[in-house]
Amino acid sequence: MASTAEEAAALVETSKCLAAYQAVKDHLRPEYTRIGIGSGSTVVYVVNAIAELGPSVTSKMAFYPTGSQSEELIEAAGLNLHYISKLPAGQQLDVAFDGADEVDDDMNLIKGGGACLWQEKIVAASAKRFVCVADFRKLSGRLGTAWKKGIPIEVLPMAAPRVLDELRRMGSLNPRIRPGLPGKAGAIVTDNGMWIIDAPFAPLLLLKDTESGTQAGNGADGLWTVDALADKLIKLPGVAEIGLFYGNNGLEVASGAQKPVAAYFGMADGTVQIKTPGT
Ligand SMILES: O=C[C@H](O)[C@H](O)[C@H](O)COP(=O)(O)O
Repeated sequence: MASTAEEAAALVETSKCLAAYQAVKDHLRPEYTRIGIGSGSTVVYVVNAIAELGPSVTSKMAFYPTGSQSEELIEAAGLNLHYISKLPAGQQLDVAFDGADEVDDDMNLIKGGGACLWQEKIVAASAKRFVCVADFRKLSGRLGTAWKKGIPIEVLPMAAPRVLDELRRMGSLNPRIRPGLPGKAGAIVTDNGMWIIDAPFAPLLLLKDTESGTQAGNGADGLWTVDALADKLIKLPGVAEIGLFYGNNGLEVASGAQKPVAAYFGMADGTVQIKTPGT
């Protein structure tokens, strides 16, 4: 048990590192040529693990970023930078690695804690296999249990007040525009020139929670399933993309999947817990 804040922070970093190295070992095959690289602090270890494989493995690979941070990571590691906008029609990435803010029992994700979610979703959905890397704090039964800051929603700035009104009507508890980092006046601006609204909701139900019929999960009683909430949020005028990754898992040839085929969690005891659909 960590006794100081520094030790606790070090434990989290070690856990991220463990998850990333294991995920790369299990999911980056030498014959792959197109690799998606997500955003956030855990992905830094993914890039380190890939770079350590050396040019004999990586020089034949193209790496696709999800924003300015991962673009810099790829370049700094000496890896080949390519852009998803140039991916030939009908082609997919072999694999994409990315972090998450929270992962539930059904492998739905909250993402966007670092203001990256739109390009992340496009890259994940462009990959044959999307693999999530995280530390033990992200493992949760229901979204909104561990990650209390709210669901990140990327919005057109001029639509933000209207979207906030809609979110309140839907039962969000104090949704707000995310402020910029210290020293930046006004709202945070994403890589896509949008704002982020953080919308807290009561912990989100899984589809299986509604099977008993006791809870509708359609927001009527303030409770939403991930799928019902996500379907509604994405349709709000002014919403560019939402930080809920949901729907089908991407199993091998499926395309357009937002949920990972595997989620790797570095645990506090030094092990790595691997979650796959149905486990
Ligand atoms: O906006 C940021 C991304 O969605 C990240 O992947 C997510 O916030 C997890 O980041 P981290 O690995 O730093 O916890």
